[in-house]
Amino acid sequence: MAVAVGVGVGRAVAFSSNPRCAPWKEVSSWESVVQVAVQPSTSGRALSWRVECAQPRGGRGRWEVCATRNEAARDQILVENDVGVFVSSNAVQAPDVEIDSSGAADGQALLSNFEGLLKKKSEEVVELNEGSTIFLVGMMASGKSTVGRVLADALGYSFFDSDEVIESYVGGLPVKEIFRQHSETAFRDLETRALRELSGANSLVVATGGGAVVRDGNWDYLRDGITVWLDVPVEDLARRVTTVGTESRPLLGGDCCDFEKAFSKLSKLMETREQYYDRAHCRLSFRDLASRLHLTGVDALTPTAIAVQVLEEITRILQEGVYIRPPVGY
Ligand SMILES: Nc1ncnc2c1ncn2[C@@H]1O[C@H](COP(=O)(O)OP(=O)(O)O)[C@@H](O)[C@H]1O
Ligand SMILES: O=C(O)C1=C[C@@H](OP(=O)(O)O)[C@@H](O)[C@H](O)C1
Repeated sequence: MAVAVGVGVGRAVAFSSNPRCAPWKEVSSWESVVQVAVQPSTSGRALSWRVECAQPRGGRGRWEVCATRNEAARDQILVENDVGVFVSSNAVQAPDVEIDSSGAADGQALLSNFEGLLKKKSEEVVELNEGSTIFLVGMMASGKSTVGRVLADALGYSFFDSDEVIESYVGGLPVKEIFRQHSETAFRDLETRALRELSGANSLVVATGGGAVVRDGNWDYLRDGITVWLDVPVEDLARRVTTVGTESRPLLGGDCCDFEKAFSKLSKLMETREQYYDRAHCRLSFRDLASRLHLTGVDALTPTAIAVQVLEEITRILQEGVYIRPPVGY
């Protein structure tokens, strides 16, 4: 299926060319639909495009091209004066597009625009947020630490990984050793202490441990800040932990590096935990996000793209009053 996104001055209109799909809604800004970089597959003037998205460029209301979903049904894209125009939605042959390589075709420039979006969004959040801490919650390997670092850096907040804080309480003993030499309960008590201490500070981004949400009492601390659930499909989590190994994740059993085993353990954990993650102020569904952006899978979402989306959600939460900052001294 091909999807095209039109351009206009002052607003962007996105629609699907597939009659079986509901038309896309009008969007107030291009940023709502665009998250990843254009990837030209060759360089030079004649380009075969593998266009999966677009980037805002330049001034207000002037937005750049546009999207096709897959290689087999690429749209023809023209680029004129840095403004992309979709031409047709059902071209089966991938056309080589004559393009001015000094213009919109420069993937690196588009990537840096994307970084620019992160900057812009984080400035908005800093302005709105008054320093409330952002707690990322979600399953192990959902990317809380990876995305948390990007977010903290963009916002100018301090980043903390609660597992590292816990380790610092016991002389740097690794999490798996705390589980082994002490117990999971001992680890959970330290986790509660870490959350209590972190919740007393401002302007932090905290990557919580995957199980932190389960203890009711921990929510007294998590609710001091804005909570965001990074909801990654279990098969992607299993793929990630199988790739990096489960050594540091005692709940998966240090010896388990097999996808099927990891998948089964993670699925069971997810079943019991989903209801707790769902208490967060917002849920960022990676599956939905990847599909909205016509990506092949959730791992095509870069940490920067995810961070931008988290910032959009936080803006919404703050503007809609979903999160109200607790009074000082509360
Ligand atoms: N957006 C992403 N795409 C692909 N891999 C990712 C992404 N985010 C994180 N990872 C990988 O997943 C693994 C777990 O990430 P991490 O940030 O440590 O998760 P968590 O803190 O939730 O346990 C790491 O190997 C990391 O490189
Ligand atoms: O899911 C869990 O219960 C755990 C997740 C881990 O953190 P990450 O989510 O950062 O991997 C760590 O706190 C500990 O191994 C327990």
